[in-house]
Amino acid sequence: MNATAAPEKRRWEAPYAEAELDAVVRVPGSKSMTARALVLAALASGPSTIKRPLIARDTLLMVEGLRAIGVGVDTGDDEAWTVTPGGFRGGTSIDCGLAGTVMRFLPPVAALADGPVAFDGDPHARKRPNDGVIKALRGLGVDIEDGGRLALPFTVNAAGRVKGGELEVDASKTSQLVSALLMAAPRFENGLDLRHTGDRPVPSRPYLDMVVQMLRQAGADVDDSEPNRWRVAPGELQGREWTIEPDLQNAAPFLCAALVAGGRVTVEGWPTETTQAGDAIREILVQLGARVEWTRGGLTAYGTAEPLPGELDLADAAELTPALAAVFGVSNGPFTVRGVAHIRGHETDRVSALVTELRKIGADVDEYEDGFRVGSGGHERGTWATYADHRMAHAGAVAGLAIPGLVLDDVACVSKTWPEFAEVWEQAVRGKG
Ligand SMILES: O=C(O)C1=C[C@@H](OP(=O)(O)O)[C@@H](O)[C@H](O)C1
Ligand SMILES: C=C(OP(=O)(O)O)C(=O)O
Repeated sequence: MNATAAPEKRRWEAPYAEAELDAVVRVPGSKSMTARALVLAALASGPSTIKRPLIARDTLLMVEGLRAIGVGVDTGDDEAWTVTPGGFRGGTSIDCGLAGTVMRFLPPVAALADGPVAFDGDPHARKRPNDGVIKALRGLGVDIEDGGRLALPFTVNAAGRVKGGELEVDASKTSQLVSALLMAAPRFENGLDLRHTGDRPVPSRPYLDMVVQMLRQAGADVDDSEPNRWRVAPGELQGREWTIEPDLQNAAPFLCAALVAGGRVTVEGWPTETTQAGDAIREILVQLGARVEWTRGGLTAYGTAEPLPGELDLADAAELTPALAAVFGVSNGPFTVRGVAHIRGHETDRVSALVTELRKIGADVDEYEDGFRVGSGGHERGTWATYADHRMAHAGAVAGLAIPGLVLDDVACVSKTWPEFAEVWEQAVRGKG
């Protein structure tokens, strides 16, 4: 099987939790840290090593994209990838799959190449917002052919250099726009003085802390002392050794499982300090009535009889929405989620998809532009659609803990960030985890 191709669909019956859980789970590396480490390594002046990288469709697409423009990436050792930067080559094309990180992070890098670089992706990737990246690069003087679409497919007609300087963007649809520009900025002739001037705030803000921290670790001079403004000085990035933390977004459905099925779930190696947005799940679980404890092996969540009703603003940790929505969809409620308008532009329109699937299992749900309210949950058996979205599959798995015989129309989409998700989930639920 080609790990960067869109996966063949696979139906899957989510395991029902016959008993309380008692599972210990090891999750693979963070998608976001792996993607940033690869990009920063490619932009650096010397070689880098990436320890415990995430090996999944999104990060392998990033590897292929970098290779296409002439970066050496050795993925022979699953525990440590090595990246050997080189002069970026044009006259090539890059497949973004459905990866937001690839379609946003690589165009500013490709703008430094010596010729055109064409970008395209999965059918739904063409619908994901990418006007921000195209307009920003144009604002920096880069020629882009997009047929007027302001979305994939487009070609970056790179001329080997980007002037940089002052730039205003509207990053309210995706924080990845800011991350993308900041990473390439040290290589712009005048660096970058970037302002977000959109009416709505930048979502998913912890990812900006992550990119600033990683840029500084690579030797960049970044000033983020003013809200909505980032200044990056021109200069060399250093090659270094990156160690990737476990992916806390992918860990979250497992901790949520303890809320639905009761018992306890431990995620190994949970970092005590992190910039990962998924770390927010610890406090959310407590707000919902679960007990969360640090243990020698990691972080353990203990279930509760019924999650406590309440309202959550998930603007900064919006990828937690699907798994939490599934918890709410099989619980008494009421629960409200706000602040997640931007997830309508994720792998699918997640607000609409979640409302549709929760109604199918019999939950009483109201949809808002920026979220939804689950008045009361339901337990009707049927087919849970996943919309080629890994986190919709995670959500279906969570709901299936409480609904015997719930079938996901496709679980293969988990390959985006964790190809082995279904097997690890089955082990956790059936007691071998
Ligand atoms: O920078 C990153 O690595 C990410 C930023 C977030 O994007 P949005 O700001 O579009 O939500 C997040 O949802 C995505 O999965 C990963
Ligand atoms: C929104 C997500 O991904 P992407 O990086 O493709 O935007 C996600 O993983 O939930």
